Amino acid sequence: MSRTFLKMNGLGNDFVVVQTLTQNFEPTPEEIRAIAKRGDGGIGCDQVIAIDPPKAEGASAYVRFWNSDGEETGACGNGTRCVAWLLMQSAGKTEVAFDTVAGRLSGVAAGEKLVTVDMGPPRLEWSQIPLAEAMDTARVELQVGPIDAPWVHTPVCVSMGNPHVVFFVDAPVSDEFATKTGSLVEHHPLFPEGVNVGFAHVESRDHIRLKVWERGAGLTAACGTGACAAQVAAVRRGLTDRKAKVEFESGALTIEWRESDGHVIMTGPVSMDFAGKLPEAVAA
Ligand SMILES: N[C@@H](CCC[C@H](N)C(=O)O)C(=O)O
Repeated sequence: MSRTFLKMNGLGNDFVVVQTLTQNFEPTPEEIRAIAKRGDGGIGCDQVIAIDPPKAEGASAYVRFWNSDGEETGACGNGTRCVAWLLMQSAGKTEVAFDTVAGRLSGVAAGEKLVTVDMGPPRLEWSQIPLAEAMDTARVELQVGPIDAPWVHTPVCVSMGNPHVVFFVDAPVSDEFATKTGSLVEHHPLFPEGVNVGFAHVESRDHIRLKVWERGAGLTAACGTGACAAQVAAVRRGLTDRKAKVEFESGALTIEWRESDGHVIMTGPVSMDFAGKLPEAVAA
């Protein structure tokens, strides 16, 4: 039996979304890689998302995320907005809650194909990132490049249900720089589970420019949890106010690290690209 998917994206960070209410989907890492491959029979995406039936009361679904390298991950911010939009559309509602391995998330409609999601509180302890050793996560002892003239240094670490390291840079970085530096840091021994690597340039107290080298997916057009992590990191360093625009070359998200409950609130667009059938090789 052939199975269906939806192709969606948030600011160009793109997803193959499989709704598993009526179809089984327990992919191996190899199958995820085949689906995510761009060209050569693959559909092509940064992440694969499965929307499963709920496991707990109060939730509309249980959601799983995989990177294009085949590994499962705990969180995906742009994907969370897409899932929230889909669930709201199918239920004819303007708010929704669903569970992930990293906890409960919720979303509300904020306009035409615009969604606000509550990404929960950031985790800031070194063991929660996780780091390999105890360290102040607001000033991590890490530098990349020559010892006497590092390219980047002393980042902030934040977990949004997935690990992020955020370097503050004097000017927006190029794709080449993000690729070279990000790929070195992604598998640094300080990060036993790998890490998503953000390069944040603070334009003003309410505006950050960001590029993210994603763990397991490489340089993507945008990273929602990366934007949340960059804003939390900037507030921790006293560089921005609680609410800021976090801008990628493909567009912007509004991120607020809410003072009242410490949750991170993200607002941004959702795009539906097309629907299709999974190739037989991965649909068996
Ligand atoms: N693109 C995502 C993040 C996807 C997961 C990440 N690469 C990881 O391994 O943690 C987003 O929008 O947050």
